[in-house]
Amino acid sequence: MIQIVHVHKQYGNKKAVSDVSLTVPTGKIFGFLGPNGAGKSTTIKMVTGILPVDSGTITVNGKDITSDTIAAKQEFGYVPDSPDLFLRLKGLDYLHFLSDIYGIAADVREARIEEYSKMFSIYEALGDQIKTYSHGMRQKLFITGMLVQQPSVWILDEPMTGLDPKSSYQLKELMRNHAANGHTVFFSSHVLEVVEQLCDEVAIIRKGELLFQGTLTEMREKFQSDDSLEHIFLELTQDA
Ligand SMILES: Nc1ncnc2c1ncn2[C@@H]1O[C@H](COP(=O)(O)OP(=O)(O)OP(=O)(O)O)[C@@H](O)[C@H]1O
Repeated sequence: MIQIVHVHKQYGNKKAVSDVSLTVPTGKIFGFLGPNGAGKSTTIKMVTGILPVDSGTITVNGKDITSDTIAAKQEFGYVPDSPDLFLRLKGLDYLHFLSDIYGIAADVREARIEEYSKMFSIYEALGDQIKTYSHGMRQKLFITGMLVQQPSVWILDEPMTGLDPKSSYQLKELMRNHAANGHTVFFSSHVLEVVEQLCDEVAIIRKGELLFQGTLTEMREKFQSDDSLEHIFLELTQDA
């Protein structure tokens, strides 16, 4: 479970996230939806401890990301929207580095690395430096890393954007299984269709403010009766 309580974030004078509170329950796939520049990545970066909150609190499985950072970080895996990190490392080195950090035993990691890198068709590229990878391959490497780590909470920022259809399908299946096994999946998207296919619950953000949190059925009902949501629905549908 992720709990975000009255969180604010500003870049200079610009408010990026304004008093956002939301709860991502265990055992669900939760979609964080909003047009470009809405504040999705900023929120996710605060949840993962990459950016400090200006005010408010965030806990992951009850561990506070600000005051109990290491314990909170043990609870989740993160796939960033721009996976342009560790570029000098070879793919395999990155996966071992991550496995070392999370204390994954040698035989377990070997088996997981093979299974998931083959599933996402990057097995053959693991001996190459990440800087030679395409955007989609980098994304698949980070997804593989999360699967090797096997954390309870998955946090993914725009995970489908660079993926080919087969990988996108595989990831969606894995997300469904993870939630069905009683874990938490939190992902952002600016594509309504992806969220509609996958999610049990959604939150919608625009201009840093949360407009809605609830089930897909509640979202559709509200779209028909709320001007601001109808407007955002149009923006999101045009993006799809
Ligand atoms: N490092 C930064 N410095 C200044 N402003 C920023 C910075 N990062 C984001 N912003 C601004 O904060 C707002 C929220 O951006 P954010 O990246 O969180 O949106 P997003 O919903 O993830 O968008 P997208 O779907 O385009 O990735 C935007 O207006 C953006 O221009």
